[in-house]
Amino acid sequence: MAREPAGVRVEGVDLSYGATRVLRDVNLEIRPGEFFAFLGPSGCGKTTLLRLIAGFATAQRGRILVGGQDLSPLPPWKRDVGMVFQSYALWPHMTVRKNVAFGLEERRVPRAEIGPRVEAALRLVGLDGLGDRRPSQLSGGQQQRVALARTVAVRPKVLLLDEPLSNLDARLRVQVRRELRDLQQGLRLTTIFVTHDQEEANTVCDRIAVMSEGAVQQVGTPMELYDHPANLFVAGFLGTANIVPGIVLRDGGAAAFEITGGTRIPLPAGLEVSEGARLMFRPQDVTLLPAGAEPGNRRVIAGEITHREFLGASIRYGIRVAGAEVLVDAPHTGGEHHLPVGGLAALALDSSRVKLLSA
Ligand SMILES: Nc1ncnc2c1ncn2[C@@H]1O[C@H](COP(=O)(O)OP(=O)(O)OP(=O)(O)O)[C@@H](O)[C@H]1O
Repeated sequence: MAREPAGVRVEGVDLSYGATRVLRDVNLEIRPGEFFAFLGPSGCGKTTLLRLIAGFATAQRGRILVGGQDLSPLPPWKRDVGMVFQSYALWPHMTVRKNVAFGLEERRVPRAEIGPRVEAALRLVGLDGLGDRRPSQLSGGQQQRVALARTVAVRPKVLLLDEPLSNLDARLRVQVRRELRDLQQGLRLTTIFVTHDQEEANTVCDRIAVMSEGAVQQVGTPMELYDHPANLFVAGFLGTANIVPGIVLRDGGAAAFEITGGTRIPLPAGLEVSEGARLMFRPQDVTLLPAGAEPGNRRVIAGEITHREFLGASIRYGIRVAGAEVLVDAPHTGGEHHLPVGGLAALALDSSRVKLLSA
């Protein structure tokens, strides 16, 4: 139903509202047919960037290109960019069929073409048979699909989705995000998905731009971002990150990280180490030893177990280390085997799994 997929290029975009800088020198390259996410906390500017691509906001500097064409001179309705709003924005007094037809009528698509295109769009999102209902007679997930059908029916080159799953309950969200991914793959439609939910971005998107305070922090596949975060913000936003305070020590060519209170972790040679760097590791990246156990050649930090949560496949311990609390996951192997809260434990750190990151 879509045309040849087009790439999207964001070039040097700065956008302010009055004295508030909302986007700071944003540069992105979204590939044709890619499912791409803007991920970041509330207020980081991701919706503004989406609205800019759609033509509902204006930048002070920079430009947006779709398929190599500069969109700046074009109003929203001439952009070949379809946006699905968080609220769905369906007309309550119109049937599903009318809602989907509306955008085609507005674009003066010939009458004879509208009917078949509406039916095809409804079929595509699995709503054939429900065309005569009104939005109030549909579930949240079905309403979302109407909003999608309405956008897809106009055959945009780029599909923009603003937190499309946020109005759905948790169970439906998981089902609909899978459907969304399948639909996007079937259409090969370049799609940009705005979300503050890392799990959502990880499960549906090919690549993610992590944003904070109007700036892109890092772009990569979900696994790249998780395994090789560029800084502490990205590490903490994708997955659980333990950040341990301490200082970087240099002894000739060798560098080490000294955790507040004592233990030194040698750092690989040649690693670029900035002064304010912190040690980061994931809950599953360390081994938990009972106090007094033999650590082998690993570095050990001791701490007090402050809490314990059973997660099914693993047990998550909260452990107080150098004044900070770190989370450690130990595999659950069956039975009532766990360490007592209030007791001491030792974290065995493998220096190849820990990372040194800057703010
Ligand atoms: N029209 C506007 N006038 C003034 N400030 C605005 C306007 N629109 C957005 N902002 C501000 O710009 C910043 C970014 O807003 P934006 O909606 O893009 O963030 P977001 O990352 O999408 O957040 P959320 O997840 O909460 O929607 C916020 O500080 C917001 O208050």
